[in-house]
Amino acid sequence: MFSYPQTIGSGTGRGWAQVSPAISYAFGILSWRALNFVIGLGRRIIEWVWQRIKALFVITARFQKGDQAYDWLMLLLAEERVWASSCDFKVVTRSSRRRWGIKQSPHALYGSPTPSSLKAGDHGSTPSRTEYVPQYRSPHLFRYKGHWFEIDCTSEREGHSRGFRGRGGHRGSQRRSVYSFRMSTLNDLVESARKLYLEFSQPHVTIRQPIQPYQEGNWSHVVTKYRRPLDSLIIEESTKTMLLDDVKEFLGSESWYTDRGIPYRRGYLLHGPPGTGKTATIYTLAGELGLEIYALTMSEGLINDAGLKALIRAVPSHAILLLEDIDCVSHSLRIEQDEAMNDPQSRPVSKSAVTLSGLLNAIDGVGTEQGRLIFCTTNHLNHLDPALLRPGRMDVKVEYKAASQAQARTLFTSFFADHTGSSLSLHNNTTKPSPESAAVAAAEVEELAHEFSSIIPPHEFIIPDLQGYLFLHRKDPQAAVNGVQEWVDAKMKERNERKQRMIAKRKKRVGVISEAMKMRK
Ligand SMILES: Nc1ncnc2c1ncn2[C@@H]1O[C@H](COP(=O)(O)OP(=O)(O)OP(=O)(O)O)[C@@H](O)[C@H]1O
Repeated sequence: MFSYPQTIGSGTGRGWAQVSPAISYAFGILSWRALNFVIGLGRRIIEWVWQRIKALFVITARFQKGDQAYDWLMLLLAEERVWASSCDFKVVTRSSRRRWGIKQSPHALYGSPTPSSLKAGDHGSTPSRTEYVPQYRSPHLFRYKGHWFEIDCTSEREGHSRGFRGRGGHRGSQRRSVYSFRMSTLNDLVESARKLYLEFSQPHVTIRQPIQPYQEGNWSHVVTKYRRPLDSLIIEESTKTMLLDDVKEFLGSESWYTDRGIPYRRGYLLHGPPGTGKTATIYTLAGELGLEIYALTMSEGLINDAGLKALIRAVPSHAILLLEDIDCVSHSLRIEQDEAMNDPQSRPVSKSAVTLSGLLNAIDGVGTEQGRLIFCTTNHLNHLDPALLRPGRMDVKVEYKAASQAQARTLFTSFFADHTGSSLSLHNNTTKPSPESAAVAAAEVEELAHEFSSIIPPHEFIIPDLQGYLFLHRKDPQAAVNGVQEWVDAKMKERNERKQRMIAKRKKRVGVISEAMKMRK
């Protein structure tokens, strides 16, 4: 009797049913792995081909943060609104002149004052500006003058991984890949960026300061100030003209120096009491001549010889290297000597980590002979080592003093120049003064300026002191003249009292030290 192998069949069917999920699972894994392998291989092949294409056809230009070209490029990219579609921002309350092209609501740009800001003394007249600064974490493709470019950012410290890592003083080097067969495209981009930067920074003076680690010669901390008109600098006209002409002549005589084998650099030493306009002179000259300032303050004591050398080497030609408080360098040696001799009268002063030989080597070193203008300032000329003052290092020396009567007069006139039509003969008159009445008022200001300056004792007050006083009477020049004698007397009395207190303090200190020395003997 034929019986259909139901049981067998059903048994076999059950077996297959048990085995097939495992097989299909294994098959699934295998095919998934195979697919992954194929995708990975495909990706690698594409990458390999892309690298070959890049190596053959793409020109890569690197821009280093801290270098001028980096700033040119950044400005051009901001102007081209390359980051307009960025989704990653740093929100800052400082204001910069860069136009990132980010759409913001008007409220975001000038935030309305908050109750806490009002409490803190901000009465809402100058609300703080918030700015959305795009972060450059991902590569950007952009088109400029018909050519495609890619901008990518990498950190040199962190190897060659992607992403911008400019935190904590890390160097951020920008790599830009140019999709073009021609070098001329790259040149064109850099030249356009340079021109744009020059045009953009014309009304400003750029001051660069170094960031740590100084050994890397990184000047990426940038401060900009509006150019100061030459007239606003109140020093002797002859000094102003001499400095300006000297710098101009130097900048135009490179071949003269190279033909004679003389290092193409020029040193200027501006010395005098604090607040007499030394730094203001350098900023004014830089603005007038369109030069950037690379500023180092020697009294901060953070920079050592190696750092100074690297920083000075990184300053480009036709720029001003400003070394402020240069006496601190020589002074560190003096103090060490004083301490060694156990001199009780040596006063504590700011000490620089830079040694005199380190400074001299840095000034004379490689790179400084390429059109470098070195401006040094000091409050203590007598603390400077003669080696530093030698011609070739310091070629021009200018002494600054507290204001002369002529300076006080110029200050008064320029201070009230805008008020000639309103504060004197046309006081309380809201209509525009006629040229005749303005001329009369100007003559009156001149007369008052003469009277004012005759009361100011020569070389006793610095310009900021006088500015502070005039500011109190900024709407009334006559009142400024009326009160000046009383102000001078009060200030002189205060100064004398302070001097007496200091003398007494020093005497006491010397007494204590000599007593201690006697006891030791
Ligand atoms: N002769 C001047 N003409 C115009 N402004 C001046 C003059 N002297 C000082 N000032 C003003 O006083 C302030 C301090 O001046 P500045 O910093 O140039 O002094 P300094 O001599 O460099 O002082 P320090 O030795 O402390 O560095 C500045 O705001 C500057 O504008």
